[in-house]
Amino acid sequence: MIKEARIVDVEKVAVIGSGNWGTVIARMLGTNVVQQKGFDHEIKMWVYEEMVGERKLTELINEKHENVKYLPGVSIPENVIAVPDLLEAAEGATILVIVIPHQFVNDICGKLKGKVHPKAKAVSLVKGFDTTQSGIRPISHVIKEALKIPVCTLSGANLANEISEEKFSETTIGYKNRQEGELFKRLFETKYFKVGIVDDVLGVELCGALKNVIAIGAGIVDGLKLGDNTKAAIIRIGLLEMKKYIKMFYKGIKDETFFESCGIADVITTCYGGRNRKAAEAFVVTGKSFEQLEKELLNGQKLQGTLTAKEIYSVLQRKGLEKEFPLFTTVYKIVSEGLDPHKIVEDIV
Ligand SMILES: NC(=O)C1=CN([C@@H]2O[C@H](COP(=O)(O)OP(=O)(O)OC[C@H]3O[C@@H](n4cnc5c(N)ncnc54)[C@H](O)[C@@H]3O)[C@@H](O)[C@H]2O)C=CC1
Ligand SMILES: O=C(CO)COP(=O)(O)O
Repeated sequence: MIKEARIVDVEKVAVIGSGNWGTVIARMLGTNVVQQKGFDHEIKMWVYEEMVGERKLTELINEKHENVKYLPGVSIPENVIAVPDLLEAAEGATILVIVIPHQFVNDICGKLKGKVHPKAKAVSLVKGFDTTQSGIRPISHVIKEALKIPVCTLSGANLANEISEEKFSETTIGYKNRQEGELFKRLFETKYFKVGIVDDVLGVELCGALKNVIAIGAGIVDGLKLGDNTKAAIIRIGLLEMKKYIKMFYKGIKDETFFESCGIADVITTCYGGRNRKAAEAFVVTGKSFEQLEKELLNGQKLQGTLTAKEIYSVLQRKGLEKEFPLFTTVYKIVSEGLDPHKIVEDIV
């Protein structure tokens, strides 16, 4: 059991991940570590290396100070250094900001196992679950168990592109140790990115994972052109299922967490402006598979909601709870079993 906050005099930050959100976060932190006391000014950002045309993505980022693939047109401060080697990126870091698609977390944590700084602590920005043979686990548990370090979570109504334009938004950090929550608030907060902190690591994270399933439902409704009242119904029913699921399977979740940015606000923003919504709308309109649409619409970015819908459904099915979660069940069946999209309404009323 880790009790003491692992605060050190000068915190060194590594960002593990460099997708759309990862790059926006690295950009914000690159500015903040210079303005705030107590942080090393250099940030290493781990990049899953790939070729962009003839060039390596890391080389392009370090040369142009722009992530030309995942956040084109937005500059990144020069103190953010793109690194293709995971262990090199994490070396010496006392703060690991983990921001990768959920399906890769287990693998990445396995590679970091036993290799992180003794005072390291993590903050997970990942929205999703890890799948194991016996079920699913929260991502913060995966990180904590593999790396043996304390983990906070950050989640909110945070469409990355809007934040890269410095449009105002809120977010929520879940902490177990308040000092760590406050440290992360100092690290992340800017004039346009307001951080609320709550003593609820799991509540924050799980809202972020489950809202992606609701957003798929909203996208289906958009694809069917059913209008805003129907979408509002999906949002309302989705919120209730999200709360019911989290409270049913996890202890100590606070009711207030659902009213923070990570709760209701993230459901709303993702149901209107997210990638999951967009892909689900296209799924209904075009009849193409989500795999195909991910390739066509997202240029390497990853959908989290379709996988999460499957992961949640596997739990509901195993426990015979499908009827208690009609929206989650119907979304899964439309996405994965060829159920008629119109059932999104018929099966939940
Ligand atoms: N984009 C957004 O607006 C927001 C995203 N999030 C969450 O942040 C997490 C990360 O998402 P983004 O930064 O948006 O990523 P992304 O979806 O934009 O990009 C995918 C990333 O995965 C990397 N990747 C591909 N194959 C890989 C592999 N085998 N191993 C490791 N990495 C691999 C790619 O290089 C790329 O960096 C997700 O859980 C997402 O739900 C949270 C809030 C906002
Ligand atoms: O989590 C998000 C906004 O808070 C982004 O959602 P999408 O992955 O659907 O774009």
